[in-house]
Amino acid sequence: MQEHVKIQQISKYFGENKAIDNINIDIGKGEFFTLLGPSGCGKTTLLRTLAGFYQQEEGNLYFGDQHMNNVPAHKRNIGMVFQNYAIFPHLTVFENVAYGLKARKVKKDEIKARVTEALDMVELAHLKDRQPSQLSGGQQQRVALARAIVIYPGLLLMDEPLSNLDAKLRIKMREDIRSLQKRLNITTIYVTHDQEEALAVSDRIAVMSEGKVQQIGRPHEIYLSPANKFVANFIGTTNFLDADLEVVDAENKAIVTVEGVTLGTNLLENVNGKAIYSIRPEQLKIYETSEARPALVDGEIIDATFLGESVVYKIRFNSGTVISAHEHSIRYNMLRKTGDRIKVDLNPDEAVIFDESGEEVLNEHKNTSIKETV
Ligand SMILES: Nc1ncnc2c1ncn2[C@@H]1O[C@H](COP(=O)(O)OP(=O)(O)OP(=O)(O)O)[C@@H](O)[C@H]1O
Repeated sequence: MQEHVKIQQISKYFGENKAIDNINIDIGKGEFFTLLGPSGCGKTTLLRTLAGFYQQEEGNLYFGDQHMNNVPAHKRNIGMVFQNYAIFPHLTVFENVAYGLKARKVKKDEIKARVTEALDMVELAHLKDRQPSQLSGGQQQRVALARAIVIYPGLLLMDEPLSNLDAKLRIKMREDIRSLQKRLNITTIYVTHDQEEALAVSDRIAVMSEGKVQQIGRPHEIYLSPANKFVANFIGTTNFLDADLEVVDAENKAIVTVEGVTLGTNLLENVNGKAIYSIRPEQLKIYETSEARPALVDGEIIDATFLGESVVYKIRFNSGTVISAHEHSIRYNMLRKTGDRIKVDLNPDEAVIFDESGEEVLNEHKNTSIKETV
């Protein structure tokens, strides 16, 4: 049975320090939900509060209709996987996975069947008699995963489960975790500080900073339509350019002036004055100086880094501003080099505009079609 998790206005203090601050999240049954943010933002504290290891000072937690505030950790029916595996070194793989079932007084025959089933799911059945010291890091993490799912938890909590694995294995394991989660349709809350991992595995992501949720959305929404400057900067890379906004009609149609060119845009609200124009390196388009289309910005390539699939350019505009732009390296004769003069299209259709305090002011209409088709 998978849970619908309702986190309502939860705050948790350590002394004076408010580690999580008024968190509201609704997580659907069977959803893969990720808490993403930099070190110290409160991800682990929130996860441990959900598990019942910490008691929040404010707010309510519900699993389905059940109020969980006073339910102790061992009665929450949660499976947990941690960064450091936390498997018992003196027990075999089979015994490690069987542990939670024995504690629940499940009958011997059923234990055998369920442990075998769980080990099959994580592709470890052939290693069931090994000791943990005879396993690789990835295999140990599979044992931890089998141990978490064997109890048929209503909720699976994972705290940086891939951090101790090397880069290639991390990608394989995250794919395996995602497909297992889908197969079992188990509500999962996953903690990571790795934005690529979060984008790859999640149905939805909550981006956190300083104990607060900055934005909740599906991976492409967070990437393409960040709610504020923090999110734009934390997820992927982006260029922030100083801009000026001038609203020109009652529908909040505005012109934005950036690097000396004026571009049209639609604003959510009537905001005039200083703004921040955020555009990702791959959203910029580079042209030869002979290109005649309007609203291009003149610049010079000051650095070119060839990465195989793409080339990363550093471009200095005539104003002195330096930006980063990516181009696919499809054709040999398209590669640009340091010192080349070029023109750049700032691509207002893809840009996000923030007011001076860093909140998004752009009308989100541009992403509507994406939300419906992805
Ligand atoms: N047991 C504790 N006692 C006191 N302060 C704590 C405790 N645990 C966490 N904190 C503080 O609460 C804040 C949030 O910490 P938390 O571990 O939840 O962050 P995190 O986002 O999981 O970071 P990381 O990715 O580094 O694990 C930090 O300021 C941290 O110092």
